[in-house]
Amino acid sequence: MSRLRARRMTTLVEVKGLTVRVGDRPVLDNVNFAMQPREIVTVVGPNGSGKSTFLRSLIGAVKPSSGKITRKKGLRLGYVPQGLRLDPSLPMTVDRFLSLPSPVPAETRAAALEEAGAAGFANQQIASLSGGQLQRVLLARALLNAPQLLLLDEPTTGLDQPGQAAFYRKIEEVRDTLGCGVLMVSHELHVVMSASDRVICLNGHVCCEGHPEVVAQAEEYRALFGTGTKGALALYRHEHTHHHHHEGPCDAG
Ligand SMILES: Nc1ncnc2c1ncn2[C@@H]1O[C@H](COP(=O)(O)OP(=O)(O)OP(=O)(O)O)[C@@H](O)[C@H]1O
Repeated sequence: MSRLRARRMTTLVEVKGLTVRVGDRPVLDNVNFAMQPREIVTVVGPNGSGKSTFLRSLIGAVKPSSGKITRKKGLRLGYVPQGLRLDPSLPMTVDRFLSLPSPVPAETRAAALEEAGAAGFANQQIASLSGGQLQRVLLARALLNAPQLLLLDEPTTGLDQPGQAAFYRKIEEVRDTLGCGVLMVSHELHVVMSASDRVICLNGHVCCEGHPEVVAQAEEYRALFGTGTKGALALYRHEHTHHHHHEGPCDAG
């Protein structure tokens, strides 16, 4: 078997020429992408640049207007949506939450909580959890079916920097243990960079992508350290000086 063929068979998901229109407006325009097992890929981009739409396309919740998404046969997906809000007045333990909408065996729930670093929260009320604890529980929920591809949409929103760093370390651990691919959206590039194998900058189309170490050579990347969100914005800017109406190929990067 050729090496090329072997690689194709292991690819988790392949996206070719993905275009998603809302009305007449292309939210995603001719996006090409592929993910291999065990890769950690981070998607960055300004607000409204199509990051959530991209993840939702991959799980099949958004239909492509054109282009093709090919998932590995039988691919198991885990998905943590952006800003999931749970009714705080609803009494529900973490353990119960993991069994909705369909029952999940107790050992599977316990293993997922353990994996996500949330083993101690099983009997706590969902409403009583801190932001960081809730994110761990949402991660546990996404791990229930032992996913081969884990998709996380801004999983550390609202966490402080140590909380974010701890969460990303946990994600790396999960990747190492489960051997899954991880695709996440983040604004916290300075924290995520070290955990990512590849960074993709999206603004309707793919502006640039590459190994974080390569990106790290850029002056713009060095500006990220210790500069918080301003640094992340600096990275966007170095590639976003070109015109953005999503038409034609992007020649930056
Ligand atoms: N179902 C929809 N109906 C109308 N507009 C939509 C829909 N889904 C996405 N959009 C629009 O598509 C654009 C991209 O949205 P998306 O949520 O994918 O961006 P994003 O990069 O994830 O943004 P953010 O960083 O703010 O989370 C936005 O302008 C949004 O309003």
